[in-house]
Amino acid sequence: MLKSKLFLKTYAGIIACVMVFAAVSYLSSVPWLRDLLEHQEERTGRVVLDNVYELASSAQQEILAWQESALRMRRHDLRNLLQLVETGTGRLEAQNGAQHVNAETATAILLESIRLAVDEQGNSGIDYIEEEVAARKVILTERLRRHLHETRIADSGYLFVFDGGHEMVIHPNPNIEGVNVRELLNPISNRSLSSELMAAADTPGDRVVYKWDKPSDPGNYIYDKVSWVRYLPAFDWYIASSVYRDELQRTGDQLTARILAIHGLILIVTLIGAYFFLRRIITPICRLAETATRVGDGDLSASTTIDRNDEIGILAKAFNAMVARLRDQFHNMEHRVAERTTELAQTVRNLEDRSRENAELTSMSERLLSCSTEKQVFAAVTQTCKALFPHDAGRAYLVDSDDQLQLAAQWGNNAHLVPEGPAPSCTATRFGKVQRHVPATEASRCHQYHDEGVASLCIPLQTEDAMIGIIELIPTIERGEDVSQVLDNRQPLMTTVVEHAALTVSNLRLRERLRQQSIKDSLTGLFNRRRLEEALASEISRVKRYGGQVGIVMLDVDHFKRINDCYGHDIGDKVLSNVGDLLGRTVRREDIACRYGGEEFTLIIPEADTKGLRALAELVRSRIEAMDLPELAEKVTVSAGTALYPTHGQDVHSLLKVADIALYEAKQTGRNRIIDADEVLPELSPKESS
Ligand SMILES: Nc1nc2c(ncn2[C@@H]2O[C@H](COP(=O)(O)OP(=O)(O)OP(=O)(O)O)[C@@H](O)[C@H]2O)c(=O)[nH]1
Repeated sequence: MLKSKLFLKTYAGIIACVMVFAAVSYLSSVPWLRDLLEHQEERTGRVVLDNVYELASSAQQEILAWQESALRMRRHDLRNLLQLVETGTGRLEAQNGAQHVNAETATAILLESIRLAVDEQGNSGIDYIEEEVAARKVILTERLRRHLHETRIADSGYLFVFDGGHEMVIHPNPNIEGVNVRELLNPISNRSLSSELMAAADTPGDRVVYKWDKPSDPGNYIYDKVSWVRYLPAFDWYIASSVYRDELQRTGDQLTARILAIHGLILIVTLIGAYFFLRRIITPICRLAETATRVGDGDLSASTTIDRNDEIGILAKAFNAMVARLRDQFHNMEHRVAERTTELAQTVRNLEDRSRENAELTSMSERLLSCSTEKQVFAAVTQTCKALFPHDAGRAYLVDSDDQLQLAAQWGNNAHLVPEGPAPSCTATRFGKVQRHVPATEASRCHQYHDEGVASLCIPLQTEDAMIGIIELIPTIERGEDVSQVLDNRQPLMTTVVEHAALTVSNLRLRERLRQQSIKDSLTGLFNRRRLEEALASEISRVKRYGGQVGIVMLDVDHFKRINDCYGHDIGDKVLSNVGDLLGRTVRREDIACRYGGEEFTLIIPEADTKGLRALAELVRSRIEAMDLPELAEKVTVSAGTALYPTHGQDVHSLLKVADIALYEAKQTGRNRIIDADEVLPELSPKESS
């Protein structure tokens, strides 16, 4: 709590506000109140003085009134006395007239009358009045003294009376009464204090301020005293008050102390109250902040334990609800991320599978490119299928020349398959469409599978113009696996494999066809001159390596131009075709019969000797001559020249040239005959060993 910046700032703010308020209220009220109370005390002191003055004044009035009354009575007595004197005088005149009293006697009688009158007046004389006035003044003085002794201004302030002669009449200190205080000086002005008091009496600012000592600090004239003075003229009295100024200010001081105490108390109460108030406000805010920090650090299990029925409680509940929602969202997000991760992993696995499959397909494509036979193609297919579907089995069938499916390759465990392969009624066979067999499904029941649990995928090897075979995949179905799903998974990849295989087989077949076309003569079905030269070169190489001989027979149809001319080109072609056919049938398997060009033919006879070569040439010639062509009215004959490698030539062209020379010789010497190279070029023939 005390570590909370919010608390410290707020608390410091409250303390500052309270202190400022206290200072402002103190400064704005206390000096004013002190002045007010001092004036009030002064006024009270002044009222006391006025009351004493009024008292003395009324007593003075009473004495004066009594004196007036006494004097009035005295005047009345004097008038009575005058009347008495007049009466006495009259009586005296009468006696005088009657008794003839002399003047001295008359005067004595008159004085005696007056004495008697005065004696009758007794105590009502002037002396009595003055004495009575003096007595009354003494009584007044005494009564005033008692009163003044009982009267206090503030704590120790008092009143005193001195007369115009500076003599102290009444003073709380009896020792000073009767003392002339003229010489008592004001320490400030250094003038007679009594004179200053007299001067100030009953003036507008009728007070005198001076320094005086204190009973507790005698002789030290540093304490302010204030005196007010009023003059009582009848008695020539100066009634004055004297009070220490600090006593006048004491009430203000006490009030100041009390205000300070109240302010202090308010401050303490405020501090304590503010502490508990802020604690109540800031403690939950601190908890909220701590919880928010934990949430910010990722701890979504954090929650405030604030249970209050106010705005902070509402805030805490809203915060908890917000965190709970965030937690739910986070968990949902984590769940979704986990799902996405799983999907991603699956995708990666799929991609890896696809990549592996692509690599296998690429590898298969490379292998297929290097295939020169269909057997190699199906070996590559088998290898690829084993790699792609290691747990599956399969077979490959090729359509033979009789349109029958013949097993070309197989892999995996095919024990459950019937040996004869797909039936002609199979959709894959009949329509060249993918055939799926899902066990226990009536629509796809395949006759091959006696086991109802075997699933299969038959994909036709389809070229542009024909169905050349079928590849059949028998997947291993795990327990609980959906067969259709498994077939769906296998079908695209397997289709690609089959398409590659079909394309390769198709290419091989096309290549073979093109090769055949490039080396064969279309009219006779024999090899053409190009193939002749290749084959002869090959045979010469073989003889060079392994020894032996190669014989060639060069044949030319005699007078073929005449046949063309007489029977037409078609008949000429037929003659050529028949000659070619005969040559093909006459030579051995290892011999090569070629159409050299036009009506010329050449036979390559490996491992031939002069004799055998001549015999073969003769056999051919005789069979051609024996040919029966109904369109012709004449026999077809051929002339031939033979030559032997290495006897008559060291290479293809020299050998052919020698044979051609022999042929030419046969033509020149009558046609329908055989001429050996030895006959035309005896210098080339081997010398007979003698
Ligand atoms: N029908 C047909 N005629 C061909 C073919 N190739 C070449 N010829 C013809 O064969 C004839 C060959 O004639 P020549 O070279 O004079 O030889 P020849 O008439 O047989 O005479 P000799 O060889 O001396 O017996 C030419 O008229 C060619 O037009 C072909 O493929 N079909």
